[in-house]
Amino acid sequence: MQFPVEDIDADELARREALFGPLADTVRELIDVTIRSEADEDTILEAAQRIRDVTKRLNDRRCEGGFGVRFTEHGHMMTWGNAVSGLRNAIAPPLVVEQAADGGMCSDFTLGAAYEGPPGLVHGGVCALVLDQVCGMAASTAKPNLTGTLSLRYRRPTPLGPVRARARIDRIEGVKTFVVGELYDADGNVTVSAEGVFILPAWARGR
Ligand SMILES: CCCCCCCCCCCCCCCC(=O)SCCNC(=O)CCNC(=O)[C@H](O)C(C)(C)COP(=O)(O)OP(=O)(O)OC[C@H]1O[C@@H](n2cnc3c(N)ncnc32)[C@H](O)[C@@H]1OP(=O)(O)O
Repeated sequence: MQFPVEDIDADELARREALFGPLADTVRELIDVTIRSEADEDTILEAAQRIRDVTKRLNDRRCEGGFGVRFTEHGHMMTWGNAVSGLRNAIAPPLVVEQAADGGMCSDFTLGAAYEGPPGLVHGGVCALVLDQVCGMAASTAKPNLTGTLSLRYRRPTPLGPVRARARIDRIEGVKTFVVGELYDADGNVTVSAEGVFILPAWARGR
């Protein structure tokens, strides 16, 4: 795994955030309206052509592969392609994950039509995606870990709309960090609970 360092200062970082964040927000709105639009056929055909045109322009210059995990020289981590929290990833809800008072991680976010499984409910795989990220971030506060095992119990359906995710370290045993996490619906009910084992990989030990 490579972690490139970019030679940019805080002003340039802020400029890039202000440039790419709104682009991803706009595409996120586009995804939502692509699912929900009831516009007439001509409007849909014209929209598809315009989107193809602008996609072609954006494709003129791009990086190879994924965005990766990059750092600034001052140690700021840019996980901008991340599927859950990536600033530049329109598929990401995106989650802003913060440290909670109990030392764990917490995030409040909204899951709309793009995350639907059963009618009106969040897809079970999306619940797993979100919990993997938040549990992984809780596990990685001291050192970076990869998910070894993530076990989920779907206790009740998670309605689309406002959702909260929480996670905290339960215990650490050598290279293994055991984490527990939950998703909550808008009424504060636990909908999914998670137990994860996160591991500092052999290749990263001692680095
Ligand atoms: C350094 C990374 C940088 C990351 C960048 C930073 C980004 C910061 C964002 C953070 C937020 C991300 C949150 C998203 C998190 C993901 O999505 S990670 C992606 C999904 N996970 C993967 O792809 C992992 C794939 N698996 C592997 O790479 C390897 O199997 C593992 C899990 C690293 C373990 O391999 P290993 O290091 O060779 O493990 P090994 O030395 O054999 O075993 C060590 C111990 O772990 C146990 N163990 C091994 N495998 C497992 C397992 N699957 N389950 C349970 N226990 C296991 C062993 O039994 C052993 O236990 P003890 O004998 O010590 O009691």
